[in-house]
Amino acid sequence: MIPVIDLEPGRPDLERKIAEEISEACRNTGFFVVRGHGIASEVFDDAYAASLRFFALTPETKDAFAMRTSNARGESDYSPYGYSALLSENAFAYTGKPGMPSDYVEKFSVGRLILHDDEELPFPADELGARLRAALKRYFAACETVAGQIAELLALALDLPRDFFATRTDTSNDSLRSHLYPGVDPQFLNDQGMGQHTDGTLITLLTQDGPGLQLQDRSGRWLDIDVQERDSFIVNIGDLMARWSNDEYVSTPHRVRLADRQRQSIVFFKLANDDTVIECFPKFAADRPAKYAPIRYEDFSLQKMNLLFGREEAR
Ligand SMILES: O=C(O)CCC(=O)C(=O)O
Ligand SMILES: [Fe+2]
Repeated sequence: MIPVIDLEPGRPDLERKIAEEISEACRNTGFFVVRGHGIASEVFDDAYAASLRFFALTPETKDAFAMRTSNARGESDYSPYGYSALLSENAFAYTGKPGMPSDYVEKFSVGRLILHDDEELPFPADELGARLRAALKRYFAACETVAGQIAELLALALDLPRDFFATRTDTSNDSLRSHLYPGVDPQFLNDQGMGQHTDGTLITLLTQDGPGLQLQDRSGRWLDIDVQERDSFIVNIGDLMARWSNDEYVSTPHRVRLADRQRQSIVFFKLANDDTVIECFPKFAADRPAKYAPIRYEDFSLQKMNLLFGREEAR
């Protein structure tokens, strides 16, 4: 079981205790469940329902909104927008393992530009498209809020200024991806939905409408993450936080297994500003040497993104 943490809104007296619980989870499993986040259930309902309506369109219709990466910030801007078909991405490649099977998942992605209604983004120009855009905008904004709360609690636990992460992530190219894993006939079951990987994020916020997500514990065993409520956030630490914490916080490998029933999940990736320097937190550098040299976030992320989108050979 991964720890369940209630954010207990309106109880500032519990803040330090909650921060410690989160920090403890980051050291142990790298995964925890967040409840009491204050996000209305309609935000989840709308995003799941609108995504499902989009995924039910014909392949030709969906391909008209094929995923592209924004180039708002030039060549290194990899934030994906739009639709990715089954088998078009490969989570193994993201971690530098070529030659592995691709992911059996459909995705619809948006980034920070979703917050601006006048941006031209790949959505259908009809009522369905407008609903999807509005729903993902609200969901994105909600995730920014919750990620901000968690980051602030982590700053407390790490003896950093409260706004440490806020000031280093306020223009980050965060990404939201709505997933549909088809149900598959068990007779033909190739059960890989998404290959094993770690996330390149600060933190990741995931919700799911059914089981499928698994994490790998330190002994190498795969454990089901059995969270029933679609509006509980499953939060995990990514590689960025692991590096920042000198590997005191773990970026835990995870994957998705397919089942005979279709599954939806929505995943929010919280990143850092391009010019943020990732340098071991003083708290974790006191009694042992820093394992990693300081690095700008932009340089840190570029290599992973090149692998994911196949723009460069795995190194
Ligand atoms: O869809 C899921 O449940 C897992 C997604 C995931 O791990 C990812 O996109 O990084
Ligand atoms: Fe992941």
